[in-house]
Amino acid sequence: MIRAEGLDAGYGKLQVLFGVDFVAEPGKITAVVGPNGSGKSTLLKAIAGIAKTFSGRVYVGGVDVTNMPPHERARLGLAYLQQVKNVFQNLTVEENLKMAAYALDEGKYRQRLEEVLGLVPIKPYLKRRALELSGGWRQMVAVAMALMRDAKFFMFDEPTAQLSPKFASEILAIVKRLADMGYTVVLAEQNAKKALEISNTAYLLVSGRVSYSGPAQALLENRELGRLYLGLA
Ligand SMILES: Nc1ncnc2c1ncn2[C@@H]1O[C@H](COP(=O)(O)OP(=O)(O)OP(=O)(O)O)[C@@H](O)[C@H]1O
Repeated sequence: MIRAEGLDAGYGKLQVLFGVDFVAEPGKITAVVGPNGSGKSTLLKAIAGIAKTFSGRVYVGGVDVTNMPPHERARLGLAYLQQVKNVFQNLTVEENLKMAAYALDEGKYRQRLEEVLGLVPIKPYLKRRALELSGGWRQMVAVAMALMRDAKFFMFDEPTAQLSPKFASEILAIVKRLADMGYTVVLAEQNAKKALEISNTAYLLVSGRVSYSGPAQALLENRELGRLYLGLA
């Protein structure tokens, strides 16, 4: 589970989030939606330790991580996946996966690799350099890397932005599979409809404050909030 309580967060002196209470449960997809600049990425970044927390607390798997640097949060199994800078561009896909699993011995690495390749269809690309891949495939490699290092809490920051509809569906299918496997999944998306359709729970952020939290389906059916903030007819 990921939990934030009374989170005030931002960058430098700029406060972006105001008193955000947030819970993402294992085995579920929790959507974070809202207009441009409402603080969706900042919420994920504050949980990951990349944005600054002014006050409030953040817990990952029951551990208070509020004062932990990002790499220690990652060691607890937290993965923050964004589309830029998500892989080592000059390495092959396989080298990327090896880097992610550096702590495993050869036998365990092979075993984990087979499991991960069963989940993320990147086997044909193992020998290719990451920079030769399209954004969608790189996103898949980033997911595979998180799985290689045994992540259990996945936060996706606009995973389908700039992807073709076909690729977007494939990425969202993997997002769904991770939740079905019992992992905690947070999905921040500009495309609210797509995100809400596959999510269990939803948070609507408006100007850095939670304007709705509850079942994703109910937000999808809320005509007023949908029209005002999500571009839904
Ligand atoms: N690194 C940063 N330094 C300073 N301000 C930032 C930084 N990143 C984001 N901001 C500001 O924080 C506010 C919220 O941005 P954020 O990226 O969290 O919104 P968002 O809801 O994810 O929007 P979008 O859908 O456009 O990505 C914006 O006003 C933005 O300009």
